[in-house]
Amino acid sequence: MLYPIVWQNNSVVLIDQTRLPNEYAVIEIHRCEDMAEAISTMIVRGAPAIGVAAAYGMYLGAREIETSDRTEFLHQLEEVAQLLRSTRPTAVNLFWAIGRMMQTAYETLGTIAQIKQILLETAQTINAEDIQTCQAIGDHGLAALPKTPEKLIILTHCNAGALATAGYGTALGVVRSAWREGRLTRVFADETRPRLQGAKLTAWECVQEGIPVTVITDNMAAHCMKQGLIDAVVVGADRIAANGDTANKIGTYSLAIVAKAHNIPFFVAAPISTIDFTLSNGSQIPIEERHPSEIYQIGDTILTPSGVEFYNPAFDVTPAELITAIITENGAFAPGELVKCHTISQ
Ligand SMILES: CSC[C@@H](O)[C@@H](O)C(=O)COP(=O)(O)O
Repeated sequence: MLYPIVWQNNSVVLIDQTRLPNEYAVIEIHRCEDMAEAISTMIVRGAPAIGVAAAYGMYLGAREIETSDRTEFLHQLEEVAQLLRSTRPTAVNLFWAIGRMMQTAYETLGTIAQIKQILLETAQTINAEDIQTCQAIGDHGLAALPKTPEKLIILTHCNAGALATAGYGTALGVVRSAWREGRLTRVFADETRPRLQGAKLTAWECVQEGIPVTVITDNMAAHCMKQGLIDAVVVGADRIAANGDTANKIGTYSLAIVAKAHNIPFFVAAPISTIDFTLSNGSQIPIEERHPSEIYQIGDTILTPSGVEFYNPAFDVTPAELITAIITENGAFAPGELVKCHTISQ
């Protein structure tokens, strides 16, 4: 299996996702500042993956704190947390993982050395749990998919695969489970402008696993649905509000609208850590705006004339009513019934 984040020789080894698919390169991260940089520049990306990365970032920051005074240690650790929180605003897994690490530090009694050790173990636990969570999401998703036709064509957007998690993936976890059980014909991958995570990363992951994949540009989805080429849409999520409104990669909302227009089921696959029960609806989700060069430049080529303005929101919010079900590690839930996800295992 593909593991994009590995703890090895006292550092974090990340697959550099900015170089795929042309080059498979790994990068060693030793300091929390470098982890913050890796998250903001999207060397590591995808909601669960940046949560895991931030957890390790917390440990990397903690191990550099030199004081033996507990209050001072916690104060400096809060500064590390602030640095990591400032990297990307939308994916709540980042804040969830940092919060869990801070809570661990506050709750651990003992020497500073012992707290540091527990922080490393907690980051490793978050890493390992995410892989198991994704496998459960994949299997629950398989059960939630339409029963007919027997073999499905699934359309996905962006990359919610192993690369975007600690391994296996969320939306691509469902795809992986469906492929394993002989329920998948192929994946259609939206290229996902502006950063092309679908064309570059989802396509690469599918090729690695021998899963047949067809890349389309984002504006081809409605046409493909009208032609009867798509049986279900499965996407990931960066933050889900309590009412089921879901923030995911820009373009997800329009995909949900065209899926509804063609009566095609639209699934969101995400761990419970992506649900933000503090927000009642999606209008409260902070949407990251990224640099315009992601729109006007590909490699060294400038695409647009000078003198134009740009707007580059990285995410949009799909209203709950467009979502057939939200697939979590505890089962698939109607968006209006998310509150049951902690208690029910289906
Ligand atoms: C399992 S990843 C789910 C989402 O994080 C994914 O669909 C997505 O939108 C990723 O955005 P990115 O900007 O590439 O980090």
